[in-house]
Amino acid sequence: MTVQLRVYVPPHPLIKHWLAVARDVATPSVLFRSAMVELGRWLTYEAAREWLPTLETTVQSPLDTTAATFIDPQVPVAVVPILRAGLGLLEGAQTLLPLASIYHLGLVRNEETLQPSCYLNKLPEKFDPQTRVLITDPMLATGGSMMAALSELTQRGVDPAFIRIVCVVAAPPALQKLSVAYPSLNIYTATIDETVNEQGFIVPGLGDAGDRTFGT
Ligand SMILES: O=P(O)(O)OC[C@H]1O[C@H](OP(=O)(O)OP(=O)(O)O)[C@H](O)[C@@H]1O
Ligand SMILES: O=c1cc[nH]c(=O)[nH]1
Ligand SMILES: [Mg+2]
Repeated sequence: MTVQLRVYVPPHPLIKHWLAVARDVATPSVLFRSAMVELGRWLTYEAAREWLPTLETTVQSPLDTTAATFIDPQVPVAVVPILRAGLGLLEGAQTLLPLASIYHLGLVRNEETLQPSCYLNKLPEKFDPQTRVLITDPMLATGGSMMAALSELTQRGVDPAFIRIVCVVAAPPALQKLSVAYPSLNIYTATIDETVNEQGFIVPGLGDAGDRTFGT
């Protein structure tokens, strides 16, 4: 069986709505931030399907004993927000994954070379190989930042098949790189846009997600 990168674009009206708000150049920072939180929430809801580990048992209802499914507390769940822009999505993701550990990773692209560099790495030395990892970063443009994040995670024992990426706008260069290097990945995005321009911005995209989230 050949494993192939899967990219999900959930056809959900709330996801479309908040994407439209985020794209609009007239949206002020306070509303842009809300859009990121909501997109983080609904895309994480979609990503959690067949990813969050469950436990089959029984419960006693007031009337009878019945089969029951719980989230398995034994399997570690981690969220890795890519700073800065991944923090808005994290806020929405956390409402659905309140028990997940949060490991911050700060990456910034050089504006000329577009190469990412790491200024904060709060990842543990080693992950349990069963750990479910959700990465939040709204923009997959050239893919350099996500490739760097995945390298840090897989070096520490994370299985790419247990990784879900939650982003907002994914572009072909990033998807191409990720599909070659990590074919078992699953990506959840609000849209796939056409191009990345010479300055490294996704077109039509939504501009600089970090600056718009934090009003800088
Ligand atoms: O796919 P790539 O070409 O690597 O670009 C995507 C990266 O660029 C943005 O971060 P940026 O470096 O602007 O940092 P910020 O979130 O602090 O604004 C974005 O949040 C991604 O992390
Ligand atoms: O369009 C883009 C590309 C990378 N990072 C952003 O914030 N926006
Ligand atoms: Mg930025």
